[in-house]
Amino acid sequence: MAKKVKKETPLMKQYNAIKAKYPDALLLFRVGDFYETFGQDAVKASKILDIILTKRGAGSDSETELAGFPHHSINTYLPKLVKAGCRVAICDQLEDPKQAIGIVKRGVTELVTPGVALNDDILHSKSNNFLAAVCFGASTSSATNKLIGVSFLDVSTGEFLISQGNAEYVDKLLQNFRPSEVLISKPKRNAFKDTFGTDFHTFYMEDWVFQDDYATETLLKHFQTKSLKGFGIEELYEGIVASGAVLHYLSETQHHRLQHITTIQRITKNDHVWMDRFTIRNLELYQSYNQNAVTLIDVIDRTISPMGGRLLKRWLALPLIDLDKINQRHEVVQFFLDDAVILKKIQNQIKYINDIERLISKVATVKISPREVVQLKNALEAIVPIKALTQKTDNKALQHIGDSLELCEELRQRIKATLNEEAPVNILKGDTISSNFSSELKELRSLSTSGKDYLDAMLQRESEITGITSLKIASNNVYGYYIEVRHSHRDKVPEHWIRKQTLVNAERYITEELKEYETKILGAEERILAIEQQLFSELVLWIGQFIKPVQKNSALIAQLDCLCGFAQLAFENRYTRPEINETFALDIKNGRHPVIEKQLPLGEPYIANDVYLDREKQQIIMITGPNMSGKSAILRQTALIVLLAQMGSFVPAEHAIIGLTDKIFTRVGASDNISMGESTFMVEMNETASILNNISERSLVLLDEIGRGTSTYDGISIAWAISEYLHEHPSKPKTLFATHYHELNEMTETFVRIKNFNVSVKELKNNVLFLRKLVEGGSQHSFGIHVAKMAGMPQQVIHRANKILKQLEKSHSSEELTNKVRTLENDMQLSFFNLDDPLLEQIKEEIVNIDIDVLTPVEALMKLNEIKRMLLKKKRA
Ligand SMILES: Nc1ncnc2c1ncn2[C@@H]1O[C@H](COP(=O)(O)OP(=O)(O)OP(=O)(O)O)[C@@H](O)[C@H]1O
Repeated sequence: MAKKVKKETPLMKQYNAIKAKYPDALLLFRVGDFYETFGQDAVKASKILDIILTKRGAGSDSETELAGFPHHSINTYLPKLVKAGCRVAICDQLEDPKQAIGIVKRGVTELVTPGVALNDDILHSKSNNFLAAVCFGASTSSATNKLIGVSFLDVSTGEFLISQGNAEYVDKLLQNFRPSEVLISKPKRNAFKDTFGTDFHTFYMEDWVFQDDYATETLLKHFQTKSLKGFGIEELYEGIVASGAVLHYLSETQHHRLQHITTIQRITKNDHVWMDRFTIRNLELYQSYNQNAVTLIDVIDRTISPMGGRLLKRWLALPLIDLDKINQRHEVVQFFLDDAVILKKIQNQIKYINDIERLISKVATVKISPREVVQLKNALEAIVPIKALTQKTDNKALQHIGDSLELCEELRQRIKATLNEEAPVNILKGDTISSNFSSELKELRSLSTSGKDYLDAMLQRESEITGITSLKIASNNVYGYYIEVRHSHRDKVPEHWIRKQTLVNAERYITEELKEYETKILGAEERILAIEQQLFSELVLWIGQFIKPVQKNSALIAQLDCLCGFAQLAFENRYTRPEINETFALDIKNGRHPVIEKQLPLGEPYIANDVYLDREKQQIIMITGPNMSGKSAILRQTALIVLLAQMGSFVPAEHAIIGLTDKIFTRVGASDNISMGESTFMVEMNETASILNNISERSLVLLDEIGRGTSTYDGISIAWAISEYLHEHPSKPKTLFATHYHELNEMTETFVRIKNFNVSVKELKNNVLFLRKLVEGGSQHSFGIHVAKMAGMPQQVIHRANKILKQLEKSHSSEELTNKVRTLENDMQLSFFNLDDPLLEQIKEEIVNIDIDVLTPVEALMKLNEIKRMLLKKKRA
């Protein structure tokens, strides 16, 4: 049977043609007063928006699903669609339907995607909304060492960033900047997934967009420069390709007004403390494992302005390693702590400075409302006293901020002169432009307000002429202005009045005079609106020339806000000024965990602890202690104190002297980690391996229960081997190693810079009291059973476990274990000298063939394990 050809209505034909251009977007199709969605888009939209799904042309050949909402609700529904991860193409009517011949012309006016959003309901005030692009470069020395370019752009603020590096570095940046959308060239789809995982919202573009000459051209055209030298990025080939792709995507999504993207900033790898993705997550800087738990940023954010909030996140992502810059921030914080009055005065002004960075971007994109322009002016006015206050101080950094702040006098004056202070959000509401600004406007307005007097006079006159006392003049949408006469006076109505409507009790008439009056008033109102719109758009266009100075002010206020916030944080929580120097030692006296100390039940004090590490005497600390005793807290607080100090904040400690730290690594043993599908142990080993390959003299390494993802002896061996490696490594990185394997305490006998500490507990009869104090010395045995008891495990289980533990301890004393390790060493040493046995020949072969230069630590461990197994097999045989 021949297939029926579906008959398309002209509207659906138009719809299908537009939809075909945006196949991967949800198309909002404007029909009259509604935005409609059709077919699969309608099914999706109805689910996300919880709106009714109906059928169009039910029963006919062209039956299709339909769901829509009134056009004025776009700001309610659009954010929901975008937050649900949709790309939304907004298709509007491009001509006045009344004047259209045939079907109304329609076209997509904006493509809103998660990474390209300007709508306040989609954006978070204290977070950036980044669009990113990643470009995989040609391979350099090895496959794992490929250069990858990355670029981030927040179209709502105009910030545009560029960088490039190896996969690990780009991964760290992606973790820090957490883009809402990542652009990748189609052929690199799998490469991206394999390298960076599947957590990102990705969009795949044609490969030709990712070509360096096209990208360079796009950037040069945007910035209207001859080269990229001025930005200091010209040699970042992969980065440039990524940045070009980002700009290309903006034009593809119909974002053409981009003059607020005034520069591109390079993120330089060596200017900031390095933290990889595991560290960022383990330290719970922005996100915690438990969705609702408090994070570091929650605790330390005392900023007032949205720009300040966003900058604080940036500072946390990129702590400094430049001593002078760090000290400068500390100086300012100290200054504010010493002078609470000036701190309050400045903060009081910052309260009036709203999001000038996003406001000025809205000027560029012509999306700013009259009320927002007034807000911009008020914000700039608050900057005037801040400039004066900071310039007057004797603090150099503050003076510099004060000197750099732009007064924008002309801009403020012009806005003040043009707009009414109470200007509305929507210009159509009227009363936007000040009457003093335009004499025409003033006249027209007085005409429309004098109208009431005119009508009153007319009413009085007509009452007198007709002798009707209850006359009323009013207006409605149908008949315009009319005179209303109650039926009782009907006979007194003059001949020349024209009857328009009869009600139950009254009749409504119009007169020549009323009609004339109406035309005049309506004409005036229309004209007022037209003048207001024209003057307002002229104003917005004119403000465009102030984008750079306002952006500069925004950046300076953000800095000031962060520094004031640090002072307040320090004041509220007794943080002290850390001393940062060029040594390699870390000396923290009575340090606290900034987040946990805020979370403890009322009245329960946080027990502060000392931590000392250096590269000479105390490079590695083995911290033993039962579960829940506070080992992880000590590890994390040490890292957080260093981080806070180097981002410019004071720290939760009585005293801290910190040798500049350039890298912080933390690793948590498998059972603390969220399983990633892969063998968790393998994951743990891979993660640890990447530390061992990257350590430097200034690194701080925190290992939490590494090795517990496997059987006890494997775990101990691996923990032992890793510690040994760190100890023997020429960089001698400062390390804290938390473990419940008390067997590792034996290491101090062999390795001079390893020291044993434990988190003290008081053993009561059948219980443990956590003292949470870090004290010198190792632990004798594990305490897991006590914790099980506290957790409410049944008596029999506890009893039985105690018995088993005693037996095990008898049969595997730690001395025995150490002996075992030593015997193994001796065995191996012996065997290297007596290579006459065929097995040993084989082992010799294995070892000789190992290429130490390319061997990763994990591979080394595995090789060792293989050899050990061969030997044990032989022994058993
Ligand atoms: N110094 C401290 N003062 C007060 N309470 C603390 C302190 N350290 C830790 N705690 C409390 O003890 C809890 C457990 O601490 P933590 O997770 O550091 O223990 P742990 O020894 O690492 O345990 P596990 O081995 O199970 O990971 C914390 O959540 C906190 O509530």
